[in-house]
Amino acid sequence: MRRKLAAGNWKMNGTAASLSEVEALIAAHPSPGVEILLCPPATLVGRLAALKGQHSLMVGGQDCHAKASGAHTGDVAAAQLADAGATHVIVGHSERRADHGESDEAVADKARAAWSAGLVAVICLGETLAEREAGRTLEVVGRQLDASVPEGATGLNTVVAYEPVWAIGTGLTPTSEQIAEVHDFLRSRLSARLGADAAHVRLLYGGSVKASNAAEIFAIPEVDGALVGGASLRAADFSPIVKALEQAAEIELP
Ligand SMILES: O=C[C@H](O)COP(=O)(O)O
Repeated sequence: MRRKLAAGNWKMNGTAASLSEVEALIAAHPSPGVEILLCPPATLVGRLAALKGQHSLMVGGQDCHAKASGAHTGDVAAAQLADAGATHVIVGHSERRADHGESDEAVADKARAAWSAGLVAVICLGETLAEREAGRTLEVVGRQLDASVPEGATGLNTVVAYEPVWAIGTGLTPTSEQIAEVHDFLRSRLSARLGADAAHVRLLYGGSVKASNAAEIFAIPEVDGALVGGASLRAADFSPIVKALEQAAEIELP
């Protein structure tokens, strides 16, 4: 069975003062029934890792360079994130694909770099509104999956996050049927490529997940959790999402 994962992406938000939200989250979930991952800005990775101590909460970066080290001003290497206490790194988020022109191939290189440093790569993909309205959603996410997820992906080194670009930070979400269609498609496509390993790769949904819609989204069979942006910044918003995922996990238990 795939363990459920509640992941938070703080994006370019948060300072040391925000660590009180992590303390509150830990206090609300001393022994969580699902995995919790927080991806703060790189400036806070080390401090968050130190703060969490022995708690099961995991810490991740939001991006890494494809190279292990070198003259790349402003970038961060996967090994540096690992050194700071990260276990995961998001790669291929649509904001990086748009803001930094990252191609599927560049994302795959970053995923390989993450693996080399011992990190789990959280590989993001998703269609734009224009692509959905043109009926190209499955074509687009299929291409992104094939080209962004390298050979060698397993449930231990890779998480895939389906994030429709038009749902990110907009308050809009696809219908449950639309999410199910894409997740079922991604699972089949992964199986065709990876064989048995595909069954262990977790598929997260991301895009305007909040307390009010989390339970409905987590009831979709191939949804193994969420990658949450805005609602992960405050414990009061993120904790109910974690609780909804814990309830979904309990329902799935045999
Ligand atoms: O990585 C997170 C996603 O971009 C979702 O962001 P959001 O929950 O603010 O819509």
